[in-house]
Amino acid sequence: MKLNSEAKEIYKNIRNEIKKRIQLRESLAYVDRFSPTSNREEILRRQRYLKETLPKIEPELKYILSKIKPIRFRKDYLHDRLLVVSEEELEKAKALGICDVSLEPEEGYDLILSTTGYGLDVELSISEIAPELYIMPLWENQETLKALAEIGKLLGASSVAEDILRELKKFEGVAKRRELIDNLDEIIRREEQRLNSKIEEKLKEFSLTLSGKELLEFLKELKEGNYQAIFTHFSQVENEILEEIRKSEERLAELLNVDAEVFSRENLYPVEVSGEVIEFLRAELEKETKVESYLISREILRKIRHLLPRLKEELQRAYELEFLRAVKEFTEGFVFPEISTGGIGFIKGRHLFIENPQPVSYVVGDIVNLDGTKGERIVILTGANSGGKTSLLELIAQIAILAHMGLPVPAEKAWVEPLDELFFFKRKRSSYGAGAFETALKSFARSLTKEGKKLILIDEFEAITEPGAAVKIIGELLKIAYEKGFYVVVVSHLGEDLRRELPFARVDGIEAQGLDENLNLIVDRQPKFGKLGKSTPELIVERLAKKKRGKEKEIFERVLNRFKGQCHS
Ligand SMILES: Nc1ncnc2c1ncn2[C@@H]1O[C@H](COP(=O)(O)OP(=O)(O)OP(=O)(O)O)[C@@H](O)[C@H]1O
Repeated sequence: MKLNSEAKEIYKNIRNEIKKRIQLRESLAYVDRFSPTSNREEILRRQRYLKETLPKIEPELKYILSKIKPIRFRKDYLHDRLLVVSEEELEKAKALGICDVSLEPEEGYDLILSTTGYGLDVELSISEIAPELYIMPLWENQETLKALAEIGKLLGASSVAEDILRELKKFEGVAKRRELIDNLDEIIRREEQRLNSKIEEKLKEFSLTLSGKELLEFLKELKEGNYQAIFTHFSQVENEILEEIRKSEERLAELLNVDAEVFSRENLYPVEVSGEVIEFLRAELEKETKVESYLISREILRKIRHLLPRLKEELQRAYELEFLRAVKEFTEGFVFPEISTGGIGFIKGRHLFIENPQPVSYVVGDIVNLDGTKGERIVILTGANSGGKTSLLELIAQIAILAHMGLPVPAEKAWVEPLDELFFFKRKRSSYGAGAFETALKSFARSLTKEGKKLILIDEFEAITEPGAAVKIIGELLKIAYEKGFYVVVVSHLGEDLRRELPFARVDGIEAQGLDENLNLIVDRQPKFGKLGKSTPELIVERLAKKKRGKEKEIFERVLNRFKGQCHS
């Protein structure tokens, strides 16, 4: 369906209402799939689809869906491995562009993979050579997998995410070790600190007690430079310290799964692990973990590779569900319009952007017969200032657009005919003068040129020209619209004159019913069909007559009496 720029604005606002409820970026694209269409079959297809899917969307889905993140499998060049292949395979292996390739094993790689028996046996495929490229994103996105599994349960459909999660458990050990490697510095420094405070304690406890005889012996040895003998006096504490060091190393060995002399025996207090030792350890651990990680990834991938296309589908489905969830949230309490012929009509329509609106029923055309209407295609909407005329035009446009999107509309019941074009001409309060008049006239005339099913909504065209000329211009243009079978609602204060000009048109009126206790206008937003709306100046005068004091009051009372006089005459 074609929309003019102001109708597009309304469409944009509707889109934003849906978009702002969508939690996942990937779901936003679905909004475009529901752009307004003139194709009856397509509208009906969308309605069927929504009628079937929206009821399945449970409120719990909102939180679960918010956990979904995209899982991206990215091709990457892995510098840690060498692929050794035969001459014939060389080109093909290089073309994979996944890691270095050679005819013979070379130094400097953590992993040597080979099709010719030089290292770990592999086939020439990315999933065999670099299974981590698949497993890592899955491992890092377990929250998403869990959410997909939960969604599957909620919708009573099995999810491959569950099988994948089960297989991924095998990766836990490797992941833990990776974490240890990342925190290696901290782990060793902590152990170092622990060890030093233990040694400090030991040293505090230690006291050297010698008997007189022993003391003489000690001095003699000192004089003779017999240091070995002296050291034996201290060897007890040294042994204890060495024992502590051994225990610390054991603890680290257990944690990191490597046997290594981490702490130096040269300097017993304070012990200190050099940066080089840590780096050496890290390199060793990394190498081992790489191999383990490769092998386990390959094993898992072999089991789950065939599930990945379905996982992708499930993820897409989740994005779609999130879109549908937003649509459901937005259209709560709405109804699917009946797609029929003969214009547009609705019962108890509610403006989308007015809080607690008074519901309004309306029809243009003969799509439904509301009391007081006779299938008129051209309607002149008259009535009280601020009565809700512009809002009613907006509501008609909102319902038309939503219906053409295939969505439910804010009404108790609605009937819509698929249209080719929707025009909405807003009143431009600030534009006066010949220029504005000419522009408005041109766009109004343009809307009447081509054939097709059209709904034309015009808000107070006469505001930019003199009333006399306006009757002639609008009158003639509406005759053309009538002849062409278009549907038109035009807001005008010239209802009386237009009614005379256009016998085929219906004149509806929104009426002010009086003043409330605070002297505010009471307006019935529901237009009276076929009845010219009473204008409100009389009520404004009454309000002023009641509000003002003294001389001013007298003046307003006199004017008001004039109105009353008119009424009686
Ligand atoms: N159905 C409704 N329920 C509640 N409030 C409404 C409804 N329709 C309109 N209003 C409110 O009434 C006020 C005037 O509405 P609107 O501008 O549509 O009137 P109007 O008749 O076009 O006025 P004007 O005579 O200035 O052109 C707005 O604040 C709007 O929010």
